[in-house]
Amino acid sequence: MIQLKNLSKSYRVDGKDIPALKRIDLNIEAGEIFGVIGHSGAGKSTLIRLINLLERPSGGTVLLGDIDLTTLSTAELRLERQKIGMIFQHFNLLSAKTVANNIAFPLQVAGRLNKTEIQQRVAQLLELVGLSEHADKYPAQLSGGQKQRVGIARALANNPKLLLCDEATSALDPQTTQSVLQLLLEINQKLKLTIVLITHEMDVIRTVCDRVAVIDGGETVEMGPVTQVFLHPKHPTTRRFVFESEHVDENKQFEDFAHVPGKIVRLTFIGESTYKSLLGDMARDFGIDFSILAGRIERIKGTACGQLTLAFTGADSGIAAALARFTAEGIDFEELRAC
Ligand SMILES: Nc1ncnc2c1ncn2[C@@H]1O[C@H](COP(=O)(O)OP(=O)(O)OP(=O)(O)O)[C@@H](O)[C@H]1O
Repeated sequence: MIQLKNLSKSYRVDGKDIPALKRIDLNIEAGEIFGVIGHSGAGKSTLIRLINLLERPSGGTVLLGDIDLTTLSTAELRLERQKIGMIFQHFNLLSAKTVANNIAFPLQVAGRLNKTEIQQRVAQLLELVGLSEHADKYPAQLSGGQKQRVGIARALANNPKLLLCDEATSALDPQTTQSVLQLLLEINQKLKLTIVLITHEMDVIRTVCDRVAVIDGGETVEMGPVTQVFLHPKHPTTRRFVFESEHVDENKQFEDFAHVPGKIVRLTFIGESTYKSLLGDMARDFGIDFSILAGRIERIKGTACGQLTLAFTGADSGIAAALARFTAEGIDFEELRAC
């Protein structure tokens, strides 16, 4: 649905070109929720604003379907932009308009519907985001979560194919964040809407995204399915995001394990295997022992996942046979220390 090819953006500051994004290549599939995560200044906002050309790229192309947005005239771009909705961290609602009129606004600008049709569409959208009772209130009378729901309804008014979310939950408390994320999941499934979101919070990615790109210093440093990136982070920036979200200090953990004897292995379970009772059987069958050093079970976009760090003791041949059984059962393992 969206292809960013060799995309770059520099800002001119004090007569010098300062690069904000370098050689970004991304393909976003129709119907998926794609997350972009990065620390402050990594280039996330620049990236999302390049997708609807709120910022003009310094180089490269932005394809929406097979249309290269960078080649369009202002009028053509205005039409293509109607296929793209956007929501913002600070909601950007019109404070002098009611909820209903905020949502009606993009419909009036598009000029395709008459007054009655607009009223019907607004009522539909209010119901979708659960705000039917708040139609006549003003933004100042709403909570942050309700304001973001208005933002979502407004963004969906013209039936876009794509919704861009610029740190859409960063100003919300954790509970409200979850309810807004659930709404995004619901509209992604109900309306088959493609969603691109940027965030600095791993939890947001873990709750709703199918795939994620990690950006650092204006470059993509890691990209893939969320389960893959989350359970096997490779780049130091990704590792930092994952371990911070788990409240784990990776280096400190290794210091803690220093006095533990045995081969240290981290097992990763995804889906059904998370709940299998393999360890006890394996210890009995191969005459080995294990102690659990660290572990977690969680859900990544509805899929159960687990990781266990174990220290195995016993005969080398028994441990090797146990590891072979993990492979046969489709369970990933990573040897963290040989013995
Ligand atoms: N309009 C601008 N003029 C000059 N430099 C800019 C402009 N916008 C962004 N930058 C610079 O580009 C880089 C990327 O900024 P961007 O806002 O895209 O990062 P970000 O990852 O969204 O950060 P944050 O999470 O803090 O919003 C930063 O170094 C920033 O200072």
